[in-house]
Amino acid sequence: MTNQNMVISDAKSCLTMAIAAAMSESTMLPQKPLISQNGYLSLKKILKKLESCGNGARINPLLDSMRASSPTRRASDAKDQSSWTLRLPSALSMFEEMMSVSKGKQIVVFLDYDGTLSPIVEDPEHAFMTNEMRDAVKGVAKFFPTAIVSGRSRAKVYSFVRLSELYYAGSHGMDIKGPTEGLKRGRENQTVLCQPAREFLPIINEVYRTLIDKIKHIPGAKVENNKFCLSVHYRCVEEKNWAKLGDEVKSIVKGYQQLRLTQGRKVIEIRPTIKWDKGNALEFLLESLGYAEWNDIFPIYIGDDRTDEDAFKVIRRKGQGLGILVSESPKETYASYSLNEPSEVMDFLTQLVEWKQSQYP
Ligand SMILES: O=P(O)(O)OC[C@H]1O[C@H](O[C@H]2O[C@H](CO)[C@@H](O)[C@H](O)[C@H]2O)[C@H](O)[C@@H](O)[C@@H]1O
Repeated sequence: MTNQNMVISDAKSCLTMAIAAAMSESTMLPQKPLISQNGYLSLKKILKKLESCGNGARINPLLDSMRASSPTRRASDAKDQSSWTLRLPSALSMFEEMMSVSKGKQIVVFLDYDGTLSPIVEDPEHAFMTNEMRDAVKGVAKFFPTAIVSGRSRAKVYSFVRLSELYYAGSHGMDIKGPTEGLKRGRENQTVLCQPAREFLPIINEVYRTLIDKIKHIPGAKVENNKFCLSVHYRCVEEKNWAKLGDEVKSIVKGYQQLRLTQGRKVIEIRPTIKWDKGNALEFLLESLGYAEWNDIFPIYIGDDRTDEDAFKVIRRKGQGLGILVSESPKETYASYSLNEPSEVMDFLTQLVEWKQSQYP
């Protein structure tokens, strides 16, 4: 379930839904019958008609995906909730069982930022983490190598977290830097470990400028420059304008073969086409730390978003470590455990430190 696969499956389900809608809703039905001479429906004709038969049945996978991108509800009833926690047990209630598997292995902690360490808020500039959360992360980093892996630019996520003892992987892992703690002033740049999308910088900046201009007429729309990728936010855009925003983004990106679109929580992300994601960042960091042998390590990755699935997938494939999804509502995921919200992430991190301390009283 890579992002690309997700887009493809979104497109497929959108197509199925659109065809069903067009065949059942008389108001959306095209005027001319679509039965060919041999009596079969021509798919090509259906698609052509659907594209022009009004918003309700238009095929627009990006819009469909935008609508699906941020479930806002909790599991609706107790039955939903219990089947969700059966599928993905709470990392808090299963703590002891989970950690017993890590015996003898080096734990390495990976933390997403938005929606994991800080709650989701309307203004991306105000997504602050609490001091209590900062203390919890600091506590974890005393015992285990710890990395923040974010879609934000590395500089921006650092300005929120402000802990120099951590590794930071910004721009969805395309900008990785080691700890700067204890380094002499001016030497910080020596710790840059990996920037596989450097050559895309001019294009990203060009698209950023174009986007700012093209979407300024859409109230609430915002572009964030994440250095090696861009985020187009629509959390504050009225739903009736989502299609317009999506179309603007698509039409700009269409002119750049080197760029692709992915999706997060009420955000469209524009990224270089290189195969590098949070999963690659996780593997890269483990190797840089000298842990190429997966049997000896136990990575714990906590994240809430679609882009975190790339890292969950690596952990699942390797059969080592834990993927923990932060979500209150059921989602398709490669993670094995769940936490409801950032406050539970903080509890988990605190528990991790207490558990470590209890190992060597
Ligand atoms: O990988 P992450 O650290 O989770 O970054 C993913 C995106 O996070 C931010 O956007 C999200 O959080 C905002 C603040 O709570 C919220 O307003 C927005 O709707 C969310 O999508 C960040 O601003 C983006 O640039 C990141 O791509």
